Amino acid sequence: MTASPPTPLLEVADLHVRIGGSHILQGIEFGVARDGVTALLGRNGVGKTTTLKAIMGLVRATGDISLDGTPINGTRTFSIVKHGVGYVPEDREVFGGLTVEENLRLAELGERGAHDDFVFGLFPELKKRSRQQAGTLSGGQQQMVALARVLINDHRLLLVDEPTKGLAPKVVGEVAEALRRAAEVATLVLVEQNIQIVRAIARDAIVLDHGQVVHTGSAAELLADEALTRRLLGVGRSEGAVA
Ligand SMILES: Nc1ncnc2c1ncn2[C@@H]1O[C@H](COP(=O)(O)OP(=O)(O)OP(=O)(O)O)[C@@H](O)[C@H]1O
Repeated sequence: MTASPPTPLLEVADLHVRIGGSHILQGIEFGVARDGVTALLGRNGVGKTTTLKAIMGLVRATGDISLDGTPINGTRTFSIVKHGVGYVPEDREVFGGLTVEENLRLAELGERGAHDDFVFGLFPELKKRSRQQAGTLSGGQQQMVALARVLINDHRLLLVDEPTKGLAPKVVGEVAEALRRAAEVATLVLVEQNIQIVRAIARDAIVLDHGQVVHTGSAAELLADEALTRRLLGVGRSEGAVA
């Protein structure tokens, strides 16, 4: 007897989002396998951020979203977080007036300090700066706080939106390494314009265009196909960022 394929951790079907008069997501459908990194790709404005927000219950959506077989669409955001979904938004949204430590403690859902070793092991810089106001950190350090705030919990699924956008090359490498290690303890859905990072850490790729899924499959196979990569993402495989 052959074993049936494992149920995806996250399943999205017939997902629609309308904002004002715009039909932004037009029947999105995909599954995310457990563990590792699934990259959510596409040119600017195709609906990647809206897809993550719909999963988090931050925009009104119709369709089916299930986590480990449990429907979550229509559920409030805090319940989705309690179901084990962590979200790192594109603009980071750290509390600038609070210290690094306070940002982490506010986000912590379980036992205080239980994940400190893991988080500070990933980001030793944050340990050194735990008493510094987060608003005075560099962009890269604020991105580390934003990632640390989800990694301080036992999330099953992490949705991370453009974590390396606007960061200096050295910090991009550090963030990429943190994402790779985070993917050892949780499943990651990563929106990322930097193709080199996708190539380095993503197993699967989902590509959107005009609010629809236009490609799913192995990230390595997609990026090895110069013509397909250029057609779907607008960049060559050796170039850096999606157009
Ligand atoms: N609140 C909103 N009101 C009106 N239009 C919106 C709103 N949010 C998103 N959109 C539009 O929906 C489309 C998809 O936006 P979204 O941010 O999801 O794209 P994206 O793929 O994440 O783009 P980017 O790579 O530029 O971040 C865009 O045309 C955007 O202008």
